[in-house]
Amino acid sequence: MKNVAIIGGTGYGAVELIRLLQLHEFMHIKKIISHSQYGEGIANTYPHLTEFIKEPMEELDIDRLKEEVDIIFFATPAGVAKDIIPDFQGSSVQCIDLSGDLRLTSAEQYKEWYGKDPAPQETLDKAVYGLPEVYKEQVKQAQIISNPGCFPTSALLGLIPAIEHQVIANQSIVIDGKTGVSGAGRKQSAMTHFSETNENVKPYKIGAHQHIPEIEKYLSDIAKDSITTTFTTHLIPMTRGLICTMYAPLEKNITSSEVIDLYESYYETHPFIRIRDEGTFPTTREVYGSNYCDIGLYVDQRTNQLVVESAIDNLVKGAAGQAIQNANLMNGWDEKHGLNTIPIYP
Ligand SMILES: NC(=O)C1=CN([C@@H]2O[C@H](COP(=O)(O)OP(=O)(O)OC[C@H]3O[C@@H](n4cnc5c(N)ncnc54)[C@H](OP(=O)(O)O)[C@@H]3O)[C@@H](O)[C@H]2O)C=CC1
Ligand SMILES: CC(=O)N[C@@H](CCC(=O)OP(=O)(O)O)C(=O)O
Repeated sequence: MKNVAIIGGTGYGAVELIRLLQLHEFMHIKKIISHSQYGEGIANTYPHLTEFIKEPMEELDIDRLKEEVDIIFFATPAGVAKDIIPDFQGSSVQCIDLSGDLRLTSAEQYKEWYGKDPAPQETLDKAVYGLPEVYKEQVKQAQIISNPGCFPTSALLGLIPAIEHQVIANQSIVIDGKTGVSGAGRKQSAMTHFSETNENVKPYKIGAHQHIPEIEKYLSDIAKDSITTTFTTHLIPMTRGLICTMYAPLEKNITSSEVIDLYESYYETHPFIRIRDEGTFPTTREVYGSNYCDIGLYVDQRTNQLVVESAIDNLVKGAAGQAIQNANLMNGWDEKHGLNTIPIYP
């Protein structure tokens, strides 16, 4: 049994980690760290957790964490983990960062897109990008994991097989993303205020989204070529769920059925990717509460474009579920451990 700490205790990512870790046989939640409410029980903030977590949340104490836990999940805003993880570098404690702090290996790029000072370069170099369907062997060996962003998870899983097999061109790729409001976390803001979100679809961060360099970096690594994309995001009046509709010019003469076969074979050994049959496309409801990424594919012969639909639950495959999948692999457990659940439907 491994002892786990969660930092960022009262946020949505942490609460989703708690929900999923309850089902895990090999991980025990030893500590929940809260910078705003240490000393209090988490049920004061989340009464639905009454009976599950009885111990009070604690203040961050790096020395005690080193002594008492084996795995730390950082469910903190960008700018927090980058200053703490270097203290654990080289120790036996495994660190999994749900924020964007370690996803860009270029310190300059982090500064540009996140507007903060970056982590030390040696920490950026050591962190493994935790997208297990692509980097499984590296994840198994990692001490520090940089958990992918929610949009990059959906976009990369939807595009990488086509890029790797040169089915699509490396340029003029369009990624049209839509997300529920829990993607913005628990803090209140005008952006996610009920009366501004309800019965509304709101484009945001156009041309300025912090996931642009992340998506382009990992697509470019796969293509061994510099890829740029047009990425747009929209806030949708729902709590959970994220879907990217992607359009890319075809490089090959190929049918929908052949692309589906290619994706099925690419993800054959990856239990959380489900490829839809020809003519059917995923919806966010069909992955709700689960670690699945469901992908639908269509070759538009008229316009010579590949259309990809890639749906995830932003809090599960987009955050806490993927973090647990990474922890499973880092510890030699079955990657499905604690995550083997049917989506909640309806
Ligand atoms: N929500 C989502 O769908 C996704 C989120 N992420 C990323 O995961 C991380 C957590 O997200 P989420 O839980 O939604 O965000 P929330 O805003 O809901 O929670 C973050 C928590 O971090 C703690 N925190 C806030 N400021 C600081 C600070 N300055 N220092 C230390 N702790 C702080 C707070 O908890 P406390 O006061 O208890 O310490 C806060 O509740 C973020 O980096 C986010 O970008 C990634 C993918 C998807
Ligand atoms: C609705 C909403 O605001 N969603 C967030 C999702 C952020 C996320 O996934 O986390 P990182 O910042 O850690 O990448 C956004 O689009 O910025």
